Amino acid sequence: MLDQLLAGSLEDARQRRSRLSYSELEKLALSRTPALDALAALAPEDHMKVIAEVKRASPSRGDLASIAEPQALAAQYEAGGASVVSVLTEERKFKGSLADLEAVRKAVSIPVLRKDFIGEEYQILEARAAGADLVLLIVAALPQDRLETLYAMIRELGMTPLVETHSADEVARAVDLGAQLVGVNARNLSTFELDRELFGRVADQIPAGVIRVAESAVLGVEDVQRYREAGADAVLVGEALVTGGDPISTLKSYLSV
Ligand SMILES: O=P(O)(O)OC[C@@H](O)[C@@H](O)c1c[nH]c2ccccc12
Repeated sequence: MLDQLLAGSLEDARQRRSRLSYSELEKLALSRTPALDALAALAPEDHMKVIAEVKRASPSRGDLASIAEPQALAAQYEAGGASVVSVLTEERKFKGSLADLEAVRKAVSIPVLRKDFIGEEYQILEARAAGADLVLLIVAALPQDRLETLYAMIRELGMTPLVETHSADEVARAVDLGAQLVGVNARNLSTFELDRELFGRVADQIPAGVIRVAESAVLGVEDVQRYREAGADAVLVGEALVTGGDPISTLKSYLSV
């Protein structure tokens, strides 16, 4: 399934590239105001930090929320104390878009993450051109040499890679890249199964000084507590925030952990 998601995102990017060339996009990307410092925003503190996600749907959960105005939701996330806003830009299964990211960028002053299935340089330029400050890189999706190339490009554009892992082996590969921001996704992107204990099992493999993000499987404050006890500096939360009805108070409760 991960392979299909990546193939779909690459095909959609190829379509866009037939309308806007690599060099034209590069000019746009380089003309943006510099990316915000996401590592500073996520620097560990004495409470949990939250990456709050704009998420309409997912292949495992189906439709979650229609989110007609992603910018309004993102403004609530900022008001609730989120450190970063994550915007799903995958169109086919997550019903997101780069337009969502651009709208969110205009509405908030905290860093914004492009969450998609990234496999090519063109997609990284797109992220920067749309105003992204961080880009997700999924270790399981790519061979190490491609990860190295894309990781370096994200850094060169002044952005921060969030390197996503699903096992101790993948954490080792993320560390080899020099990742300063490592995510552990409880949801396996091939089987879609949740493994709530995964973060706790692999957190020790992430070196001191690297920011540890627990991704997925937060449905309530007790899940945030569990991740905190296991050593998470931040949690990435989608479903609970888009379906809960009151994202500001939900966020405040998570930030008290
Ligand atoms: O909605 P949840 O269970 O709170 O999960 C958020 C986030 O972790 C999830 O959307 C995610 C993590 N990694 C991804 C990679 C691609 C797409 C989506 C994701």
